[in-house]
Amino acid sequence: MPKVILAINAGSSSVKVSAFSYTPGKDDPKELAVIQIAGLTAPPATLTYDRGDHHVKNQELSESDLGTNVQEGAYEYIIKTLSSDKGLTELSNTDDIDFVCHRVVHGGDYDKPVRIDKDTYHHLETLSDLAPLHNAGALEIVKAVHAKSPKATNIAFFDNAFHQTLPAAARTYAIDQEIATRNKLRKYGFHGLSYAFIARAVSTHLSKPLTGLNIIALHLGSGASACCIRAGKSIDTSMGLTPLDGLPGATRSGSLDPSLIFHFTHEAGKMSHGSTKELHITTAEEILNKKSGWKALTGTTDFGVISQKASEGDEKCKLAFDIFVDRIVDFVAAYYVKLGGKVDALVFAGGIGEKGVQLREAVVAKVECLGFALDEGWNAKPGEQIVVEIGKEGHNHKVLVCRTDEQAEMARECAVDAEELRK
Ligand SMILES: Nc1ncnc2c1ncn2[C@@H]1O[C@H](COP(=O)(O)OP(=O)(O)O)[C@@H](O)[C@H]1O
Ligand SMILES: CC(=O)OP(=O)(O)O
Ligand SMILES: [Mg+2]
Repeated sequence: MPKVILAINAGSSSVKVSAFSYTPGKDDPKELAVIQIAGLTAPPATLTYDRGDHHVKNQELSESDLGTNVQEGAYEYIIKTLSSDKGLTELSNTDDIDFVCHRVVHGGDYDKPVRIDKDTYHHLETLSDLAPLHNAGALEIVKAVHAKSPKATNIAFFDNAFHQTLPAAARTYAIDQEIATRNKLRKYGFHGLSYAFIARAVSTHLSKPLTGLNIIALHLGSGASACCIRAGKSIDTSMGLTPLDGLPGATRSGSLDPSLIFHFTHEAGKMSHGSTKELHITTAEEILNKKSGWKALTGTTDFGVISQKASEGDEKCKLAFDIFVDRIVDFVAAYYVKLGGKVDALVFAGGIGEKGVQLREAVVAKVECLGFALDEGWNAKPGEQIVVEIGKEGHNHKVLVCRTDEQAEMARECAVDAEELRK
């Protein structure tokens, strides 16, 4: 009998849920439906739903549809839509759900997925402050699932697990090592479910074993990061102790001189008004995570709008666009050197990586000296497949777009280890 896996991805600006059917011991889970509510930081939020030949695209939702805790509200709205869809009989009784996979951004020292019981739940709660835009929302969703589908087994999949292979030099900060060890202050890195999916998909596309695959992967969404993958494993990534480090994002500053915040405000160390019982954040963290990035520079968090306005000459948007290109290129160059120039492909993924035609064009133009070049036609209209070539033929290194799928990655890992995870 096929069983149902629900995979939930609570991002900083979206909640994405995919439903799969799987037969234990058989092939990869089969996708039944994908639903997402996007634009949580740029209202109105929109609903997109695909199930077979039934499609809803960017249907606007009102604020009252989602309530005050938007990630949990989005999940409730999604589950209501799925369970009332007459064409999705597999989900008409939520008791039929076997596994629910949850993307949990910060998993601390966890290096593989775990079943969520009381102890793991409380441990994950203690990590919420290290992923202020993510963990608390994901845990609210775990609670909601537990209340609605008490028979389902909840599994947490961690965004930092893929980066457990970071060498010490990349992982370690140059600070007092006693304190670093005691307080677990190191680079964790995130977007790992996406990078695991990308590495596997590109290895299949290039017919090259994962163990021989060297790529520079860019996951560019509301949160953005770069990853240097050697022989299929992460050897460096741009996010750090928290998802704030590295590239700027929708509301995040990305890397800056750590002293800056003390010149920005005298309140840096005080608890922010945005702190709650579940989430303790300082004013500094509030400013750098929630009040910076594209929002601070341009007033919008939508990089599609920023790219369009930049091309029409809007100065603020042009500056935001140029900053992003500048920071991305820094990582591509650094990772190119870390791979000793032996690079199979530069891969664009995430909402901006997959849809941002101008952004890809601007980034690749700046790294042309390293042997990357775009085919303008393919870049403007990449095909529908999971991995698409957009590089110019005859150049040293490939340029690819990968339609990454964190939910599919969780469902696949879940099906492979189902019996182990159920214990
Ligand atoms: N046409 C487009 N060009 C560039 N960026 C786009 C376009 N359409 C959507 N985006 C961006 O994709 C981002 C969402 O990416 P996604 O990876 O889905 O986010 P999340 O971090 O919530 O998972 C949004 O910030 C939006 O600005
Ligand atoms: C880790 C992270 O920033 O995730 P997202 O881009 O989904 O917000
Ligand atoms: Mg995301």
